Amino acid sequence: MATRNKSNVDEELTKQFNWHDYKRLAHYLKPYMTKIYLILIVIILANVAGMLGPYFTKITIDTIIPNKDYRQLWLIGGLFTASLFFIGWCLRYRIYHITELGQDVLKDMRLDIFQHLQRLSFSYFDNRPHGKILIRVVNYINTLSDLLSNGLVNLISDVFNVIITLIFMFAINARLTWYSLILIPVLVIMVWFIQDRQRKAYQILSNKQSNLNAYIHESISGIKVTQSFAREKENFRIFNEDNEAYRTSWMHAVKIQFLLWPGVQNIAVLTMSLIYFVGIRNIGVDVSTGTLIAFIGYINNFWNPVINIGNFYNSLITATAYLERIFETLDEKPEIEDQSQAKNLPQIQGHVTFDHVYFRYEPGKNILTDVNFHVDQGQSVALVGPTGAGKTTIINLLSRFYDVNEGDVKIDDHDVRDVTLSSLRKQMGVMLQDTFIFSGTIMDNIRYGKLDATDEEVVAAAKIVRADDFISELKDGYQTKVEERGSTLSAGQRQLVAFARVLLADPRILILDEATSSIDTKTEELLQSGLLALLKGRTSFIIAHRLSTIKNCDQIFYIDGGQIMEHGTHDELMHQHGLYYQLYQSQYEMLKLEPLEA
Ligand SMILES: Nc1ncnc2c1ncn2[C@@H]1O[C@H](COP(=O)(O)OP(=O)(O)OP(=O)(O)O)[C@@H](O)[C@H]1O
Repeated sequence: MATRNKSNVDEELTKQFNWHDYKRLAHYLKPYMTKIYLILIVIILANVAGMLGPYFTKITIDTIIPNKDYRQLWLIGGLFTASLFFIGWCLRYRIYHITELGQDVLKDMRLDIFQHLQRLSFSYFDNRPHGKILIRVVNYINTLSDLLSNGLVNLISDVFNVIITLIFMFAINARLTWYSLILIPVLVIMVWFIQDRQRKAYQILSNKQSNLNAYIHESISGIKVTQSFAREKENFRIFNEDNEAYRTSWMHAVKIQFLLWPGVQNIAVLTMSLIYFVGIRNIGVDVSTGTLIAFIGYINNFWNPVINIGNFYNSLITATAYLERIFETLDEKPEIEDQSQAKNLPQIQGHVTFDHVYFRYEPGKNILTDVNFHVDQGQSVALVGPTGAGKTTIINLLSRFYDVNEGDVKIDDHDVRDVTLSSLRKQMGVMLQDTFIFSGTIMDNIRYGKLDATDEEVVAAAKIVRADDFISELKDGYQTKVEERGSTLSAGQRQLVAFARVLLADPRILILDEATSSIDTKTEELLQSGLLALLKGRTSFIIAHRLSTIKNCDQIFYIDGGQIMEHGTHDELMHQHGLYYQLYQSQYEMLKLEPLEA
């Protein structure tokens, strides 16, 4: 199980610097190789055209002007102008297509990470704040944008630029060229010195960024609780701390990052001075005036891309901190996966068996201990018992959201671990405690579990569970837009929509966790008849704290401490005068009603 994390706790930095991450990043470029080759050709052509300028200057100074050859001068001027237009076109082509390439790669990465997240098990999401997951899909991937678009454009272009410039330089004067390269080792040592410090600084920065994001996410999700407890000041204080930590780590990271740029600049200036010095001393020996002027042009052509390559390397190191997190998420193995031999679960009838089931979320702490039961096809079962008893855990095992530690969970004699997850879950209708409404229309929300359902089928399902009454009264009826989490609907209305959603999917096994808790007595009465229609012919598991809603179930399990303490029908359990009886009595005492004799 993954390490638990909180918004104010830094994530662990487990990975060593790893070139393999770059290989994986390069792998994302593979589908776009044709585009890359075309861009490369354009870059080479532009670089060659760019080299012509200083060369034209050299010819003009050394030959054309002394010979007063004006025809040649016009020709050179024309060629120079044409080369500038050509370079302009190449630049536009390069920028557009490399930006597109970068965005294509980011889109692919986002798709991969989103698809992977959807496969990860509950335990992954149990163990980390959602804000920390969110930041990986959005922000961290975005940080690569510059690297993959501008960075990559410039890198490819700059490497060619350096090579082509060196060829021209060696062709003109080999001695001056060697002098131009004399300080390169200093540059390499400097990069070496900075890289690890910079990577660590950015890892810390990414952690602080992640903490901040998690806290913002948590604060927005819990804003109603915050305001109702008037806790804004305290939340502001916590946020301020995270914010300050983020700022400090940012400043530390850029301080290291900015060491490189001035360093490279200084080396470039020193080299330039050296060339002037050596060049001027050797004028007339093996250096002509034209050669020296052309050389100074080439030196700029040489150092500008070298500075850019240095900056690219700098961004690469920065991106490493983010890249590691992205690949870490992609490498996270879903704890619950289809086994290699998993078969599709055939159309089920709905028999359910728990055979000596033990389960724990964390090592050493059993949540379920030796749970055994059998439920026949079409039976309704209620799970009742004190809070934290293990009721939700039982139904989570049934849908294989977690795997049992010992024992078996079987549906129609198929062990849930031997069948594919999608074929299993498609035949189950689960309504969890937290009724989730997605942003969209009410129609979309009901259709969520059966995308090909017609409008008529949606309305029919809503009618059965009595959701149609309130939906029809809304201004836009089924087309009424609802926000994420259904904040514009009442809790009862949200549950009715979720009921319709489950009914429409027509599952063989139905799981309703606290499903009726938010519905008022009047709605509850309406719902009971709808619920009966919903349960008809399906095996159903209902977790309810209000016992009035489950009195008619075929079996009632009283769960406590992760074990089934009592089971039977309502009447049988009332006659036992045991735990269920006491719970039932206490509910009526609470309502100040006379206890009903079973
Ligand atoms: N994801 C989790 N990680 C660790 N422990 C968990 C997790 N979910 C639940 N638990 C623990 O497992 C125990 C059983 O929880 P469960 O949700 O099954 O209880 P329940 O009977 O459904 O309670 P309630 O009626 O309050 O919903 C509790 O002690 C709970 O703290």
